Amino acid sequence: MFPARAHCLSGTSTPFLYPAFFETSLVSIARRSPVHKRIRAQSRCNSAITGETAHDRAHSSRLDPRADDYSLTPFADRCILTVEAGGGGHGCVSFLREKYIEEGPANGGDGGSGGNVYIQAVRGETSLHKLARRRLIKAGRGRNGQGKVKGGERGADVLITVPVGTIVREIQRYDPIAVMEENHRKTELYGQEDVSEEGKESYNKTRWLVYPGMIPSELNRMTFPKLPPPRRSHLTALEPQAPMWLDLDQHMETPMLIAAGAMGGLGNPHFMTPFNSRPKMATRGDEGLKISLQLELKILADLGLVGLPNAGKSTLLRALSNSRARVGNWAFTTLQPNVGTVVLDNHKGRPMVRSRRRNGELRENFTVADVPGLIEDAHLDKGLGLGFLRHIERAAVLAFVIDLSAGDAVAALKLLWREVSEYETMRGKELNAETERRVTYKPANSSPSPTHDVDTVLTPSPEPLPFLSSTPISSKPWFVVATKADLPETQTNYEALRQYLVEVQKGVQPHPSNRKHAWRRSPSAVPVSAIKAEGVEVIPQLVMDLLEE
Ligand SMILES: Nc1nc2c(ncn2[C@@H]2O[C@H](COP(=O)(O)OP(=O)(O)OP(=O)(O)O)[C@@H](O)[C@H]2O)c(=O)[nH]1
Ligand SMILES: [Mg+2]
Repeated sequence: MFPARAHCLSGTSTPFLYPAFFETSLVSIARRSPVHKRIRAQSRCNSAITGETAHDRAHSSRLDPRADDYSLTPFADRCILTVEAGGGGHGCVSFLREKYIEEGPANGGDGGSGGNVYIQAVRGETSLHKLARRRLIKAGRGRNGQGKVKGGERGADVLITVPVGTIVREIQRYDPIAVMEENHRKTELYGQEDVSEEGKESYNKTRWLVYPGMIPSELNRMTFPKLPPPRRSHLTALEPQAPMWLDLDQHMETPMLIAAGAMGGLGNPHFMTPFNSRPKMATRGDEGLKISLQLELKILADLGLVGLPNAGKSTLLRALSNSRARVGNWAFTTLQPNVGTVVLDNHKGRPMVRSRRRNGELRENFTVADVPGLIEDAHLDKGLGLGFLRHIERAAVLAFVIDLSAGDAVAALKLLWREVSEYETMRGKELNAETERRVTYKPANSSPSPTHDVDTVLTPSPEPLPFLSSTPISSKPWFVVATKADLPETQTNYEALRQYLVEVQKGVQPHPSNRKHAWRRSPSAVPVSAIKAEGVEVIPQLVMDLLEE
């Protein structure tokens, strides 16, 4: 993947990063070309900004990589999606044509039913970015019926795969069959509106399909039978109840149906009567059900790394997992969350750490989310803002990453907790407002009552629903990763931090969040040097223990 490019104008703080392979491929081209000279100048400029020297470049490693040695994985934890079940194929108007049979009977086939939309939560997926890009997911339309009583083929089904821990909420729905049922019911109650003066039912263009060679005068004279009642696929019974609210918190072996395809139209043999053996009409296929959904990841990762900018969170993620998160000696190197997976297996036939999930499954790995750094007043949307505090809220266990070489570690921990705690207060207020709103929230229902008006169209960009509520951050288990312990004079700072945590545990000191029911059972501090991968090996066991709390 290409690193982000930004032009390096004198005085700008954004580094210009050149793709490494681009540089090497240019070696074979004329080295003295003006283009090449410009590239070298830009590369020098880049190194000057990042403070990188030729020596650094020669000695870069996986944990202390060059500024341009990283991979950016696209990520989204929320998306709005419209799913559309496939429409039905049209019925066919056709007649038997054979030698010596002048006017053969009707033999048009029925239209095929539309494709279904399924959803499945699978392990291994960590982000919703692929769905966020698609916006509309549509199942295939059924094929039209054909002559010789050939039914149309079914439309293709679609399967939406989402990460385990996704919540699916319905924002809006348009159910064309509900509209038709409503109209049909009115007709049954008050009689047909479209009946002409002579008592004939008139031609409803949206429902009927007529013989292609028919001239308008013939169409005017034609008598249409009573429209058949709207039909729903038998699969509709498997759809979740509307409005949909699915909590997909387990790996699913089989997909779940969320929108069944519409029924195909009826071929002309259905309209044969003793008086009309050659009906020249068939019905059109039904429109598919449309639903606007909001997908949101409830739990982003098992462990969330919280820290000030440049504390060493991304380096720690690299040391713990195979991640290639971007590392740089400047604030806000990380601009979007990176989720890494820590494999709890040393490939020697025995897991390094034994732990079971709540459902009894043996844990083979756990996920770590490295989010952009927090700064003072982050809860007021300063720095990279609230979006990342939201990610912290979604982790099961928190690791506060504190740079031992950057001044008082206890003060840094208190600052981080203050931001997190302010955010928690703000979320509490937001959730109260949401509860009030939910009482008045009335999404369109798939089975409307006679007095209930059915929405006939979906808004192109519906209002997103409020974020999901989650466990209060201060009640989550946490620990501190005291990093950069390899640097000189960090010993005393670590000792003070350790002492402080012992006092917090004993209740001598208040919890850094100043909240009453905050978690304080066993907050510990792990000294590590992420850059040398020293001390990090104890973290998986610690996380496993805290996950079981
Ligand atoms: N000496 C030493 N340096 C480290 C250690 N961990 C990280 N660093 C350096 O600290 C700098 C910042 O590291 P990052 O991992 O990018 O920090 P970050 O917390 O992800 O920064 P942001 O993404 O900007 O919030 C880099 O130059 C790292 O090489 C460590 O254990 N020891
Ligand atoms: Mg980072």
